[in-house]
Amino acid sequence: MIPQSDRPYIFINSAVSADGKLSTFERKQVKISGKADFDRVDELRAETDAIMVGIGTVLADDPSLTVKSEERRQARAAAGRDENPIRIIVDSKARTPTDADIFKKGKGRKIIVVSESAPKDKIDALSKMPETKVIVAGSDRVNLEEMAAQLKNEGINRLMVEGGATLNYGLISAGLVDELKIFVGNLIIGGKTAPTFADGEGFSEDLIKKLVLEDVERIEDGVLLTWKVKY
Ligand SMILES: NC(=O)c1ccc[n+]([C@@H]2O[C@H](COP(=O)([O-])OP(=O)(O)OC[C@H]3O[C@@H](n4cnc5c(N)ncnc54)[C@H](O)[C@@H]3O)[C@@H](O)[C@H]2O)c1
Ligand SMILES: Nc1nc(=O)c(N)c(NC[C@H](O)[C@H](O)[C@H](O)COP(=O)(O)O)[nH]1
Repeated sequence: MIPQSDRPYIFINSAVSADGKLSTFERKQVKISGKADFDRVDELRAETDAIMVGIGTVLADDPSLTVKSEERRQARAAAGRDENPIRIIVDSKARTPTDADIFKKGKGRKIIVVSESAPKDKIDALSKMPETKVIVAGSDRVNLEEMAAQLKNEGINRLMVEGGATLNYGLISAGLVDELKIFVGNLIIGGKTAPTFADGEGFSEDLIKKLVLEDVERIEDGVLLTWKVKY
């Protein structure tokens, strides 16, 4: 496990239903956050150096990952920063579509993290996209520790991860996550195959991650839980 000083500070912000799901069993996006929580997320985006999602989220939601508030974008520009944080996709096989919204909406740098197994033509196509850099970390799947060290070298000190289920699990199991901000919304999605906050193999009893509760905040009909990960 790399020391925290050699990687960005990493926090995950996700919205889950009351039964812990990120989306439906059909992986259809669900509006779990209300106006107030989406505004909180926008503030977090405006404050961070970079935002990261997995390729599964790009293929399912096609998010732009941009800062929505013009005022917040202007404040970033006034501070000499790009109007949007660096947008990062964890994408072993370079499957990010070149017509994805992250390329069409908003200015600012993008980083696509691939593994050595990614086809060269797809890497070349993504490298040609505006303000886009492809970095390689790992042989088959992305090596998340190696990626974290490279992102620190890119000058990223604060990284916000927005999911999804598999990437959340991968980062937590690699011991790379410092903080969790989970908004629990007032709905039940159900479904044993619906994505949860942390999918993947799962932790055996002795490896279950322990958390320290930092804050509980009611937001409309939901609750924002903030935890620090205990190491
Ligand atoms: N409610 C929310 O806050 C929220 C946020 C984001 C996504 N989602 C939902 O989550 C679902 C997507 O989650 P998902 O699990 O399918 O995809 P994901 O976004 O977690 O992407 C996972 C993919 O990233 C790639 N990857 C490469 N190396 C990896 C590694 N070492 N560890 C983990 N992943 C690695 C793999 O291709 C893997 O399948 C969608 O339904 C989306 O709507 C919800
Ligand atoms: N915080 C949050 N609350 C939700 O209810 C929800 N469904 C998501 N889902 C995460 C998704 O990946 C993107 O954050 C949204 O789809 C926003 O998309 P934009 O980036 O604004 O285009 N995130």
